[in-house]
Amino acid sequence: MADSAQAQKLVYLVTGGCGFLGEHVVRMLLQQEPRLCELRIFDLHLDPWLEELKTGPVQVTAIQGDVTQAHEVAAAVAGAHVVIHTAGLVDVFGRASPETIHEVNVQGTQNVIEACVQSGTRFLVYTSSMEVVGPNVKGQPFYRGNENTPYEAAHRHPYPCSKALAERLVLEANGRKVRGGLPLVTCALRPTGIYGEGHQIMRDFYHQGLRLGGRLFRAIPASVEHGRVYVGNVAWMHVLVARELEHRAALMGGQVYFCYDNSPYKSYEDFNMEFLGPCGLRLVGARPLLPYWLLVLLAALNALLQWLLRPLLLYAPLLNPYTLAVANTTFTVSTDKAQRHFGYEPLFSWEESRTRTIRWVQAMEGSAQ
Ligand SMILES: NC(=O)c1ccc[n+]([C@@H]2O[C@H](COP(=O)([O-])OP(=O)(O)OC[C@H]3O[C@@H](n4cnc5c(N)ncnc54)[C@H](O)[C@@H]3O)[C@@H](O)[C@H]2O)c1
Ligand SMILES: CC(C)CCC[C@@H](C)[C@H]1CC[C@H]2[C@@H]3[C@H](O)C=C4C[C@@H](O)CC[C@]4(C)[C@H]3CC[C@]12C
Repeated sequence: MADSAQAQKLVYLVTGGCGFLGEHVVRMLLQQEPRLCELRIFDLHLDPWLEELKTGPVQVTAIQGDVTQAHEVAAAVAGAHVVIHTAGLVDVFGRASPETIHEVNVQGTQNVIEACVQSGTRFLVYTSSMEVVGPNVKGQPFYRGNENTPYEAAHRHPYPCSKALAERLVLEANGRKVRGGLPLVTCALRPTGIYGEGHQIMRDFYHQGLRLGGRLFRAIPASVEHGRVYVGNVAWMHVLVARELEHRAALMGGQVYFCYDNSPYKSYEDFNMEFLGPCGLRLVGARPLLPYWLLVLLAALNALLQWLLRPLLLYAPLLNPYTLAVANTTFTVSTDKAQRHFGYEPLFSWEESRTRTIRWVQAMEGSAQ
């Protein structure tokens, strides 16, 4: 792929390239991959910012398409050297049906794999999730674990189930012969909770805080650690993996890597306050204001209301039994596998990640500052 005749001639495809993570991967590739000659961005919805990318030296091709449509995926993959598959339905709030989540996340991934095999594309990077491992339905803590830490990965919710199935498909496809006879090389990246510019849930918490007069109310004990990773570092990891898969196929093929950086270990809410605090919000309470049993009851009530109201309207609040369980169970990673296997070091320090995220929150309309 990288011999001198082909230098500067790589074609990359990013599925979900208009999403929160996808946009950062796209921009990172344009900045950090000098061998790129064409970048294809495949997404259900194309965003206007793509236009500004079309004036640079790399050919940027925007493709409006659906990963559940095998023929659309095949057309987008044809002739690509590397596919970074980030497209997915990220829904833990009950907005989409379990069938739709499965179709997009599992069938969509199968379509990407088949398209690679049929078109002779040899390198496939899949954006998996920490949710493939946990937190599990038993709420067992995963405390600073790594890729080899034993943990009972038992899921019921459609989103983690779909990510686990899709990840398995990707890993099992490693070594399959693609058109031309060479083996497919795949690997999966498992981000923990991603934060940074463009993070919708951070936006939601910010606006909720503004509505509540600049306050948020603690719901989860400060002692519950939740793994977070900066979007720029997750994007950088994707770019590095895509680049190194060719050179280290025997080592990296079929492997999984947690995405990590130097973001501090904190509870979900305390971590959010690292950005929302400097933007004028305050987290009220050193301990949760409501007892846990009441939160469980409210979450169950929300689930019931969602079910009752479904024929009339979509009721999908942040709090439900699943999100409560995820937020209330320690899940953090501590690993150096990506450093050992492909030389990953975070591109952005914690201070830089924090500053960039704060600037983004501050730039939002209606800043409390
Ligand atoms: N956000 C997180 O904290 C997080 C953590 C771990 C893993 N992930 C994974 O990272 C990936 C990206 O997540 P995100 O947070 O950027 O979500 P996102 O919703 O912002 O981006 C997903 C993108 O996929 C596109 N997409 C959805 N259905 C599609 C379809 N049928 N065909 C084509 N494109 C489709 C969407 O339009 C969107 O642009 C997902 O695979 C997700 O599972 C996210
Ligand atoms: C109890 C409530 C007040 C707090 C609700 C917060 C809740 C919406 C948050 C907490 C943890 C978040 C998840 C976590 O960061 C990791 C992921 C993995 C990723 O693949 C998809 C998103 C997801 C599930 C986050 C969703 C929002 C959660 C549950």
